[in-house]
Amino acid sequence: MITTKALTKRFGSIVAVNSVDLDVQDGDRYGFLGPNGSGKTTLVRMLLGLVYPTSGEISVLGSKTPAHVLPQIGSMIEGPAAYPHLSGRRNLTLLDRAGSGGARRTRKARIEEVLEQVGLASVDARPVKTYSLGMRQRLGLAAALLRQPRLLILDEPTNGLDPQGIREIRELLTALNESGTTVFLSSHLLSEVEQLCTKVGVVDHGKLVLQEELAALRAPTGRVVVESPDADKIAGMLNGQLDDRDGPRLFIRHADSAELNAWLVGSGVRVSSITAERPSLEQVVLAATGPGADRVDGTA
Ligand SMILES: Nc1ncnc2c1ncn2[C@@H]1O[C@H](COP(=O)(O)OP(=O)(O)OP(=O)(O)O)[C@@H](O)[C@H]1O
Repeated sequence: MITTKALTKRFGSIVAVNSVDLDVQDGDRYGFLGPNGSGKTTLVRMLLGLVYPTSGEISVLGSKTPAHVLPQIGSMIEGPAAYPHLSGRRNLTLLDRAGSGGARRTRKARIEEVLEQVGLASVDARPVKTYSLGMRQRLGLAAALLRQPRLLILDEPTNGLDPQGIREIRELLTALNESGTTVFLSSHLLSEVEQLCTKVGVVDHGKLVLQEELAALRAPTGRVVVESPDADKIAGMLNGQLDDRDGPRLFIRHADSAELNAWLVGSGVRVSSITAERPSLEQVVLAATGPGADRVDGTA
């Protein structure tokens, strides 16, 4: 779907994107994660043919020239553009007219459908200049969906939305993805990427420092976390398997939490909770980027 090879963009002495090899496969929900200023917008602009690379290669939907496949891509980049004095519907009508491939006969129905999808169905005729930032984001997303694209490229799509709005967009993007649309989005929010994406690329100072399926990144560590009022007793029962302890929480080396649970309960100790330990995306990102990566925002 999207591959880049050694993709680089310099602005004078600044290397905004530094030799990035992106690999986005058909059906992915790919989260491109990095702190502000790490080069996300510049990369998205290059994918859409809005900025020329300094060096390196891009292939989007099988084409080396993004402009050739733009009709199959829905996109939204920072601060979606709209005519401020016109209504959202009017803006979408103009956009639809400007593009190729949209049948006039079905235009009205398609516009109502995308407004519905993004939660703007009941919006009245007021001009876009009176919209909140969240409404503008939704309108930008509606515009991206107009041509039922195979690929969505979105730069910080939940910027300005409240938690409810973020959840709605997450559900919408998941539903679109499940019906066949590949989604590539940039974000500085770990929680957003963790909850939405199937694959993660982490960018730091223009460099891609990590690219992996989320399930693989969050694979079990091989430890089971047991919380018990009988932690002392359990610690005494274990034969060298206790890896760490934090009060009533025990970190036990064991491959199967269900089996361990059965053994503990069978041995007459009480278990308040038991889970296979998995690293959080935050831990994985911090390990990949080292100190200073706290600039990636861990909160929603
Ligand atoms: N047109 C430009 N001219 C000069 N420098 C630029 C230009 N565009 C971006 N940069 C610089 O390139 C670097 C990457 O910027 P970019 O906007 O791509 O990052 P970002 O990760 O999208 O950040 P944000 O989330 O804040 O938009 C920054 O240092 C920025 O100042």
